[in-house]
Amino acid sequence: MATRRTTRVEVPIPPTPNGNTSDKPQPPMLADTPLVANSPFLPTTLETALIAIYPGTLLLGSLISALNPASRNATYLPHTQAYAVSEAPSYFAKKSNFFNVYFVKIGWVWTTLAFFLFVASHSSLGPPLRLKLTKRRLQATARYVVVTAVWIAVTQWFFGPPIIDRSFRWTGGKCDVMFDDTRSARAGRADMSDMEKAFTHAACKSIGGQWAGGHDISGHVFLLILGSAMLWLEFLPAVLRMDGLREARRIRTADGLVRSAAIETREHPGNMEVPEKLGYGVQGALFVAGMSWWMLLMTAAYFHTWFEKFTGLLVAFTAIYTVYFLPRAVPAWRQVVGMPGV
Ligand SMILES: CCCCCCCC/C=C\CCCCCCCC(=O)SCCNC(=O)CCNC(=O)[C@H](O)C(C)(C)COP(=O)(O)O
Ligand SMILES: Nc1ncnc2c1ncn2[C@@H]1O[C@H](COP(=O)(O)O)[C@@H](OP(=O)(O)O)[C@H]1O
Repeated sequence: MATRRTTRVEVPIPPTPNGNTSDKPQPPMLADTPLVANSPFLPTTLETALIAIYPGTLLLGSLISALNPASRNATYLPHTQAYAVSEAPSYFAKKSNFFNVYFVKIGWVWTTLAFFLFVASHSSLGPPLRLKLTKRRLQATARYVVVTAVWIAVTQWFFGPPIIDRSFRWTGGKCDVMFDDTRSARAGRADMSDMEKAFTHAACKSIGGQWAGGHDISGHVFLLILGSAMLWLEFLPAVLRMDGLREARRIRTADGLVRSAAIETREHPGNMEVPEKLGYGVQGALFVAGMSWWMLLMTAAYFHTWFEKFTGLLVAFTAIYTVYFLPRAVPAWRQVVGMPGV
């Protein structure tokens, strides 16, 4: 005979407004606001749609390169991650293009300038252009420091070569300096193998070698997504009064219950003041984020293999998730880095 199994589910009951044991004034209970994403680990529907623009851009770029006859007829050189210079299918397919040299190659300078112009000038974080340290400014700076540390570790230095260079070597890549197979060349290669261990991509290029054989995570895709996503996620919740960027965000509070992020906005719960004008800070961040999107599309269309671009996206998303989404579910981490727009 079939037995009927029952499952017991414990539903945490939020404390009633009168059930507080503390004398401190409590923020209004907004746990009953409509649920958009039930788990504090997940972005809201609107955030998901905005974030999907990044993989969408990579797909669009791949589509451009697959459909454009100029790209199809050009020779792709894997060791340079680009098309042969003489056959470059567009101005943007040349590494020497103005926007690559003066925007992406020093991309963290532009991202840093845009970030701090916004933090220093937007009234939602503190008195505009006055050197006053507010909690919101400090937490925004903490977010920048963590994201910058990830950028440094992935592209510049990680207790030696950066993670991109290390992962290239872990996957079997090396710096090919000599290509002839004479006995002296082979001996030379053998002598070099120890020295090679310290090689970075930059060092390899500087001695005229070819960085070949391993998986080369796209540094451009990583940097452009990391920097621009940080800027969008900072300023959008501060300038748009949209549920999906504000009160629909779910957070886990110290008592283990899941509530609307709006309860963390002390002075205007659920509705942090939004200035009428965008201001220089937001305009600067919009410009850098917009340019980053265009250069991401160009990288997607003309450089790297799809898998190298995908891993660039994955590494950037991991960092963005840790700084901008994980704090919602982990109150101790939220104490340190806070959340934009609350
Ligand atoms: C485990 C690492 C721990 C490090 C801990 C340090 C934490 C410190 C945190 C914050 C300190 C703030 C200091 C930040 C200063 C920021 C000012 C600057 O931006 S200066 C550097 C400017 N450089 C760039 O913008 C370079 C950007 N380019 C690249 O990253 C690469 O060229 C590329 C990834 C785009 C492509 O690589 P390539 O090899 O193809 O050229
Ligand atoms: N949008 C873009 N415009 C011009 N060059 C780009 C580019 N995206 C990538 N590249 C170039 O492609 C190579 C690989 O990039 P990355 O690994 O950073 O994604 C780099 O070459 P160089 O290192 O020779 O400058 C980089 O400059």
